[in-house]
Amino acid sequence: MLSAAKRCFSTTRFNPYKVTVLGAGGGIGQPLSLLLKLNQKVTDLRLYDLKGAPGVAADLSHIPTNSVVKGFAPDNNGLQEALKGTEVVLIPAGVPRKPGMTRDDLFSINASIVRDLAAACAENAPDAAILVISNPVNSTVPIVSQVLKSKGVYNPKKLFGVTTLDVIRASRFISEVAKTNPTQEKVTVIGGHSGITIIPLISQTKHKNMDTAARDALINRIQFGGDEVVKAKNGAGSATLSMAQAGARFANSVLQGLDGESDVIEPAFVDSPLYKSEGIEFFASPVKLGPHGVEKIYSIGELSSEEEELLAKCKETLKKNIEKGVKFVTEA
Ligand SMILES: NC(=O)c1ccc[n+]([C@@H]2O[C@H](COP(=O)([O-])OP(=O)(O)OC[C@H]3O[C@@H](n4cnc5c(N)ncnc54)[C@H](O)[C@@H]3O)[C@@H](O)[C@H]2O)c1
Ligand SMILES: O=C(O)C[C@H](O)C(=O)O
Repeated sequence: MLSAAKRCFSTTRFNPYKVTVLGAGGGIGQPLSLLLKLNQKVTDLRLYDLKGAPGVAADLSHIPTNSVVKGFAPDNNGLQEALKGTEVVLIPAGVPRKPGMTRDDLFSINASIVRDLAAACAENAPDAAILVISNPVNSTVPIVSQVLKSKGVYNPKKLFGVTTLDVIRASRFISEVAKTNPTQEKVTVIGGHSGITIIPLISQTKHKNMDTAARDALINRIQFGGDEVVKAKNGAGSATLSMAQAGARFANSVLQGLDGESDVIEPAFVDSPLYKSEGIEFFASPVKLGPHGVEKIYSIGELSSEEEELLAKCKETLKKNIEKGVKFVTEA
C-alpha cells in the first residue's frame, strides 16, 4: 500500500520543458546538468559546450528519469540544434577566477563568449528564458540584453542574472552565526553579484538585533563568499558545486513560474524599475516568477541606515558595471 505522500507523488503530472545548458562540460555545467536531469519538469535536456558535452550527456542519459538528454558540439550546427525551440537556457560558459582576480577581470574573455551565445539564443530560441551565470554577472546580463535588443527580440521579463548563490550563502552563513537551522533562514539579498554590490538585508531577518561586529563580519562574508572558494581551490577555479545547486534551484523556480504555479518568488538580477531613474537598468531584488517570466518586482522595503550606506556604494559600482556591458555591445 502506498503512503499518502507517495500516492500524491505518483499521480503528479508535470508539463514537459526543454532546457539547454551552454557550457555544460565545465565545472558548473556538469553538476548543474545532473541536477536538471533529476528535475521532473525537464523532459528534454540539451547540453552544449566547446568540448565534452556529448560525453556528459551520454553519462547522464543512463539515469532513469523522465527526460531525454542530448549532447552537442560546435560541429554540425551543434549550438543551433541545442537551442532550437528550447524554453529555458542556462549559461555557465566562460572562464572562472583565480586567486587575486576580481570578477571584473573576467570581462575581457567572458564578454565575447556571452555576446556570441546570446546572439545564438536570439536567432534560435527568441522566446526562451535566459539565465546568465557567467561572470561578471553585473556586466554579462546587460551584454545579453543589448544583443537581444539589437536582434529585436529582447523580452525583459525573460532575462535573469543568477544571484541565487548569494542567497544560499546568506542562509548558510547566518545560521552558522545564530546557531540555527540553515533551511529555515531566509535572507533577502539585493544589488548585484560581486563584492560590495551584494547586499544582504540582515535588518529584515529575525536576527536584526545581532551584535554589530558579528553583523558586519557576516555581511562581509556574504559579499566575499566567492573569494573563500577561489582561495581554497588555489587556482583550480571558483564555486562549482554550490553554484550548480543554486542554478538548479533558480531554474526550477523559473520552470515553476512558467508552469503557472503561484507565489514563486526568488531574488534575481533583472531589468528593474527600482533605480532606473538613477541610470541603473538592472538590479537584484525578490522577483515573482510566472508563466511569462518576471511577473512582479518587489521593492526592497525598509533598510537600516547601514544598509542605506551599503546601497549607495553598491549603486555606484553597479552603474559602472552595467555601462561597461552595454558599451561592449553598442560601441563594438
Ligand atoms: N553567477 C554566479 O553566482 C557564479 C558562480 C560561480 C561561477 N560563476 C561563473 O561561471 C562561469 C563558469 O565557471 P566554471 O567554474 O564552470 O568554469 P569552467 O572553466 O569549469 O567551465 C566553463 C565551460 O565553459 C565552456 N565554454 C567556454 N566558451 C564557450 C563557448 N563559447 N560556448 C560553450 N561553452 C564554452 C568551457 O569549454 C568550459 O567547459 C565563470 O565565468 C564563473 O565566474 C558564476
Ligand atoms: O567568486 C566567483 O568568481 C564565482 C562566483 O561568482 C561566486 O560567487 O562564487
